[in-house]
Amino acid sequence: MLLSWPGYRFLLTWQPLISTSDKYQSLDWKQAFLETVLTICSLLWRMWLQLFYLSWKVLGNGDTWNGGDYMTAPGGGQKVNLLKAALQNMEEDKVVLFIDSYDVVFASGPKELLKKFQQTNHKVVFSAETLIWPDRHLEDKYPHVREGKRFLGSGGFIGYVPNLKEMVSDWSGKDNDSDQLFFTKIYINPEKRKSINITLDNKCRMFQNLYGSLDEVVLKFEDGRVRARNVLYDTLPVIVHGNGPTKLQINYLGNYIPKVWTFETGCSGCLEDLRPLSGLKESEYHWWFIGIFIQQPTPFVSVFFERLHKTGIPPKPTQTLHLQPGERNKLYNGVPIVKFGLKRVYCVPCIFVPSEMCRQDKDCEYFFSVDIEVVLKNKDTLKILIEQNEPVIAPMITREGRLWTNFWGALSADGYYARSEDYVDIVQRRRVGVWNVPYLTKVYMVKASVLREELSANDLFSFGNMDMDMAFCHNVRNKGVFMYVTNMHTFGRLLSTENYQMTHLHNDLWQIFENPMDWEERYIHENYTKIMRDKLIETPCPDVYWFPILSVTGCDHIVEEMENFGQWSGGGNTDTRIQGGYENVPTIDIHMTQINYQKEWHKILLDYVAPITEKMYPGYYTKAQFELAFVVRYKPDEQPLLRPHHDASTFTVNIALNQKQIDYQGGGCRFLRYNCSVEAPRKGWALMHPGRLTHYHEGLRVTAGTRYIAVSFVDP
Ligand SMILES: O=C(O)CCC(=O)C(=O)O
Ligand SMILES: [Fe+2]
Repeated sequence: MLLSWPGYRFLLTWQPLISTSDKYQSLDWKQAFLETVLTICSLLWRMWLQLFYLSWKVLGNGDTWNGGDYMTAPGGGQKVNLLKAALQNMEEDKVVLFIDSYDVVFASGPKELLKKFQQTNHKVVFSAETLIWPDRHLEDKYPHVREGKRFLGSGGFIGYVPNLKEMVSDWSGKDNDSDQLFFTKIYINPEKRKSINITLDNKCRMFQNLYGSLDEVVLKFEDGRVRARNVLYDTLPVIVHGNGPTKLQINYLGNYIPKVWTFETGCSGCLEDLRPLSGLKESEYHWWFIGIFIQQPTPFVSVFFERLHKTGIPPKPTQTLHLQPGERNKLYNGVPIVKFGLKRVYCVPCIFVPSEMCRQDKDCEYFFSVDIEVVLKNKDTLKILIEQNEPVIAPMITREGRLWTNFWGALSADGYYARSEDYVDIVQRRRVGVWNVPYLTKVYMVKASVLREELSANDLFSFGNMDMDMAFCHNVRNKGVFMYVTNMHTFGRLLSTENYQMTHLHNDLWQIFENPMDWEERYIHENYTKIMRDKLIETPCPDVYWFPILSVTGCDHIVEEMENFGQWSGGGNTDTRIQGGYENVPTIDIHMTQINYQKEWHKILLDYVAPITEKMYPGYYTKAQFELAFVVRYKPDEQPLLRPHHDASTFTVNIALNQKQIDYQGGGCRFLRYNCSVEAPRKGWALMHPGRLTHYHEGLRVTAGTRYIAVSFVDP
C-alpha cells in the first residue's frame, strides 16, 4: 500500500551526504510523512566500519501498527519484536543504527555519527531524554551524570550486532508493551548495563530528542548547510527526533536541516518533486472545486469576482450571497456548474458544499478554498499551487503594511497564534521557499485525496467551537498531514474588513484609509502613475494643466453617490466663490461634506493631487487643505453655465466626472484673460489652475445632457 516508504526516503537522504552531490531530498521526506499513516516506521542502518557503505532496512513496512499511541500511553513493543527478528539475519561485525523515521531528521551523515559512536567507547549508545518516561518511580535507579540528560530514550540507538542481540534476547513482550520501559530496565540494571556495555548520549552529540528540550535547540546556519545546535551542551546532534508532542518543531527544523533552505542556496528542495502542468493533454487536465466563503461584509467584492475571472476562474456575481454559517446548505442543489476552458469549477460562496462535492466526485483532484477578503493578484496561483504537489498548500498573502498573513509560523501551547523565529523573514520574503507550517487560513488548496482518505466531513469543519479554518488545520495536523505555505512568488494581499460601513451606495469609495491599495486600483486612473513620471500635459491656456486622476468607476461612483443623495442646491451664501466676496456665484451642487466624504477627499487631494501640484508650480508645497469641494451638475434646463468669476482658492482642481459627446454637449471651462478654453476634458481627468487674479474664468453652456464636475478649492 505504501509506495514511498520513509525508510526509502531516508536512504536518499543519507547516501548523498557521503557522496559528492550532497543533496537532501526534503520533499520526499515530507511526502513520506503524508503517505505514512498509523504504521510503524522504524529504520535499520547497517554500516561497514570505516567504509562509507551502508545498507538499510525498513521494519514493519506494510504491517499494521499495534504499538499503541505514544501520545497517551506507553507502547512501541512492536518495534522490539521487529528488531529482534531482523537482528537474527545480521552479520556479527556490523554496527546498527535503529531509529524511528517519520519524525526524524538527519542533520549529518554516517561518517560523523560513527566517529562519535566510537568516541564513546561503548558498544551500545541510546539517545537521552530530559523527561523520565514511562515510569518515573525508577528515577533513583538511573545512574547519575555530572552533566547532561539522565534518562533513556528508545527512539534512537546505535550499537554492535552482538550487543544488540544480547540486549533484546530477553524480550518476550507484546506489540503494545513499552519498548522504552524494557530498554530502561536493562539500562538501570548495573550488571546488564555493563555486560552489554550500554551508555547514553547524555549531551546530544548524536541524538537530540526534542521533547522537554525545545529551548536547547536552535538552528545553526553553516556554510551551505544547516544543523541543529544544542545550546545547553554546545553540541551538534546528528539525528533530531521530534518525539512526543514536538511534531511541529521537527517540521520547523525540517524546513531547514540539513540543506532544505540555506542562506547560500535558498530553498533547494522547493523545485523538486514538482508536478508540472505544461504539456498536459486535455484528458489530463485537473479538476477542482472552489469554495468562496463570505463571512462578513467585505469591501471590493465585485472586484474579487472580476479578478477571479481573470485568474481563470469564472465569475458568478449572482452567487455572491452573504451566507451565514447556518445557511450553508441552502445552495446545495442550486450550485452552478460552470465550464471554463477545460476546467470545471463549482463556484459557490460557501466552503462546505464544494469541499463535500469534491470529496464525492471522483474527478475532483483539488479543493481550493478562498475567503472573499483575499486579493489574489497572481493569475497563475492555482497552477503554481498544483505544481508544488503538496497535500495542503497556501499561497502566502499579507496584509498591506502589517505582518498579518494567512499562516502561522508556530502554535502557542493552547493552540493559538505564536510567532516563529523566521516568521518576519518569511512574511517579508527575505527567506523564500515552501514552508511546513502548523496553521493556514483564508486561502489554501487541498488535494482531494486528503479530503477523501484522511478527513471525514465532520473532521473538516468542526472541532468544538473552533472556526472552520481552525478546525480544518487542527484535524489535518492530527492526521499527520503536512501543510505548507509558499512565498516563492508573490500572490496578493489580505483586505481589511474592519471599519467597513455599509451605509452608502458605493461603500468602497470610503476605503481609502482602510485598504489604500485596493482603493487605488479601483478608483485611481490607470495612467496616473505614468503621468507622474512623465512631463505634465499643458493645455492651450497658460498655467493650466491637466492629468488623469480618477478611474471611470471612480467617476461613476461619485456621480451615483451624489445623485443618490439627491439634495442638489443652488448654494447661496455658503457657496461663495470669492472669500469675503463681492461676487457670489453659486452652483447647483452637492458638497463632499454633505455625503460625509471630506476626510476621504482630503486624502485624495493630499496623496494624488499635491504631488502633481508640486511638479506644476515648483517651490509651492500644498497641504491640500480645502474650504470647498463639491460636485457641480450642469443641465440645460437647470443650471446650464457658470458666469465669469474667481475661485476662493490658491488653485482649483476641476475633475471631469463624465464625457463630452457621450453624456452631454457643450460645456467646458474658459479663461477670459487668455481668451482660451478647455472644452473637452476627458472623463476622470483633472484640470488644475490658479484660483485668483490671473485666472478669471467661466463654465461654458451645456446644451444637452448632464455634465458633472468635481471641483476643489485648495488653499493653501
Ligand atoms: O464648468 C467648469 O468647468 C468651471 C467650474 C467652475 O469654475 C467652478 O465651479 O468654480
Ligand atoms: Fe471656478
